[in-house]
Amino acid sequence: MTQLPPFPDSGRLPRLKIAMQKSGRLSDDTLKLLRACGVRFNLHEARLMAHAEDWPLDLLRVRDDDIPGLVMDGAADLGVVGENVLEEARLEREVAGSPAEYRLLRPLDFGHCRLSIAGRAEEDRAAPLDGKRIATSYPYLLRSWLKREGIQATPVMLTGSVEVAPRAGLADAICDLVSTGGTLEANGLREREVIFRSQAQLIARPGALDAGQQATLERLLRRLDGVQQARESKYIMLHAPVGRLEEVTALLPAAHPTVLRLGHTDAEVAVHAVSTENLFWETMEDLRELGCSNILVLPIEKML
Ligand SMILES: Nc1ncnc2c1ncn2[C@@H]1O[C@H](COP(=O)(O)OP(=O)(O)OP(=O)(O)O)[C@@H](O)[C@H]1O
Ligand SMILES: O=P(O)(O)OC[C@H]1O[C@H](OP(=O)(O)OP(=O)(O)O)[C@H](O)[C@@H]1O
Ligand SMILES: [Mg+2]
Repeated sequence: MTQLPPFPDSGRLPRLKIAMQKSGRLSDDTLKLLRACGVRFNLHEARLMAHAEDWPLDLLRVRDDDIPGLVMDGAADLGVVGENVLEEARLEREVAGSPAEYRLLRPLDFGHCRLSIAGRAEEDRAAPLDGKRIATSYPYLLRSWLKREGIQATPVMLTGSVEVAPRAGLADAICDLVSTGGTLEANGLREREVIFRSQAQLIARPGALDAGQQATLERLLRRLDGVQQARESKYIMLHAPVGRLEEVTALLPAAHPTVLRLGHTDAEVAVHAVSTENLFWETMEDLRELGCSNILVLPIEKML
């Protein structure tokens, strides 16, 4: 793999501290994203702080529950955390009168999940929740939803394995994270209501960063945007009959395709285009109908 040029003056710039989950559902995606931005870390399992190789960046590897507080208190400059954990911490800190401000920088398009109320599969999904006990690891998010909906139910706090609560007789329903729904199903539960949708976010501490840190952040954000834009885009290549060119380009989900002459014939041209969306099978079939051949849809690694 080609080595990216080092960050200029990385040894002299003030360092940015990023808090990320040490080991869990967000860890691999966070590291993968940083790596895609050209930031590399030499990680050792037991070392909880790691320095980037060519960037003035340090990683703090912590439990995800601690990330909002570290950022809101300014102990970390940036954090990668699920919105569920972030909003729970914000509500808890607001009640406690602790600092609860942060800046949302970018949604990261991983860690997608929802916080849902679920009840026993055999129970009526529309049965009122009033007077029920609801087991959860998110008491503040749950309380705020109950209040909004005017429901009088009691949150029962559990830090994990929440889905076991109804069978264990600890609660009548649960409020926990769902993604595929497999855990609910395996525990005889059925989703009733989504109360919060979440994905991982890049956040920053409140207040201005020092000028050097700000320059590092801006460079990182530019690369992040490039990585995300590239992920959503495709490079399309095909050969098209010259006489159908207008119809062909009208079918392509791209604004300005490049048209190139082919060496072996004047009857066809090569059309190349960067598309911000995928090319559907149906469109590819329509292009074939117009006489196109060699239709390729390729992933793009980086864009700037
Ligand atoms: N099933 C899921 N599918 C997708 N994303 C999820 C799922 N469950 C959780 N997440 C997201 O990943 C985050 C981390 O989940 P994980 O289960 O690793 O947390 P944890 O067990 O609390 O870890 P830690 O040890 O860091 O406290 C959650 O807060 C949520 O944003
Ligand atoms: O809808 P599903 O795809 O089944 O995912 C939902 C499960 O995922 C999370 O737990 P996780 O597996 O991360 O374990 P944890 O209890 O250690 O957080 C969450 O707490 C649910 O239990
Ligand atoms: Mg946690």
